[in-house]
Amino acid sequence: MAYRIDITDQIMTFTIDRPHIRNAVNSEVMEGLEQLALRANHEDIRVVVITASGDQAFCSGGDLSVFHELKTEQQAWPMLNRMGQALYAIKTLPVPVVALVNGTAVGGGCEIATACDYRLVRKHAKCGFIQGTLAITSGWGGGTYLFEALPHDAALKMLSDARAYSAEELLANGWASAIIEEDRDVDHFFASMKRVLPSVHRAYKAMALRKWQATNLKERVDQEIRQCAVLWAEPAHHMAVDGFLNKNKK
Ligand SMILES: CC[C@@H](C(=O)O)C(=O)SCCNC(=O)CCNC(=O)[C@H](O)C(C)(C)COP(=O)(O)OP(=O)(O)OC[C@H]1O[C@@H](n2cnc3c(N)ncnc32)[C@H](O)[C@@H]1OP(=O)(O)O
Repeated sequence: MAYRIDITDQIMTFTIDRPHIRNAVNSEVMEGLEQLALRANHEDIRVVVITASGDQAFCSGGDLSVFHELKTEQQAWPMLNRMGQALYAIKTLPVPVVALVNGTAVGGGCEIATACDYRLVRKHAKCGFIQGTLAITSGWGGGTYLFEALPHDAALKMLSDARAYSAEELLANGWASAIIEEDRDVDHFFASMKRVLPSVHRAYKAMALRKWQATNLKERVDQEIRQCAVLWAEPAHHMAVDGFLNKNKK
């Protein structure tokens, strides 16, 4: 199984479990995220946590060994759109969603974390929207969510830099909600919030949902997905992915 869903003390935790490939997203992980969104909408939970196995990577984005088979805009769009819809469903859950970023998060991995309400980042983790180095943009809605989460200049800079930032940089630009050095730092982050009733947390999340509805968040995500599919079909993208996949074959 490429993922796990566990519930403890009304906390629903989703764990990507492909550490050998740096927790890259394949269609099974996508199915898991769809399941997560469905269950979290209907079950009696207080919070959702998204994390991954091991301490090397949170997620290295789409599994390029699989998705590199998609060559045209028409082939790429269904994959991008499926994941984009799953992440939108997670972003708009009625409860707070936390990314526990246990290691590197790049490309689509950074998009998953950006779709969450909070990002708790392990001190050693490096995270970035490196899609520019593959001659594409973010394509799962994460770029749109970044402009919601960060001041305009910080969001545009992070997307345009196309490099992995250190945890200190991520705290400084506002992407990281907190840096986690030891497990008790997670408890510390939630200590005050735990004293507040789940109904109050849901009510605050509903305020955010009303804002996103009023500002056509869904439509903007759909446009991001379309734009990425167009760039995906360009030779520059396919050459860059060839370069990554063949890096050890020289
Ligand atoms: C598809 C949607 C799009 C989006 O909308 O955003 C994307 O997500 S595009 C994908 C963007 N991601 C990448 O380009 C990341 C590629 N990976 C890396 O840069 C590095 O692997 C890493 C994440 C920085 C980790 O580096 P390191 O710890 O040195 O590990 P390795 O590089 O040796 O990786 C181990 C192993 O895993 C394979 N791998 C890693 N990431 C992917 C991936 N995204 N897809 C497929 N395979 C991946 C890597 O090739 C190694 O394999 P082996 O050499 O066979 O051991």
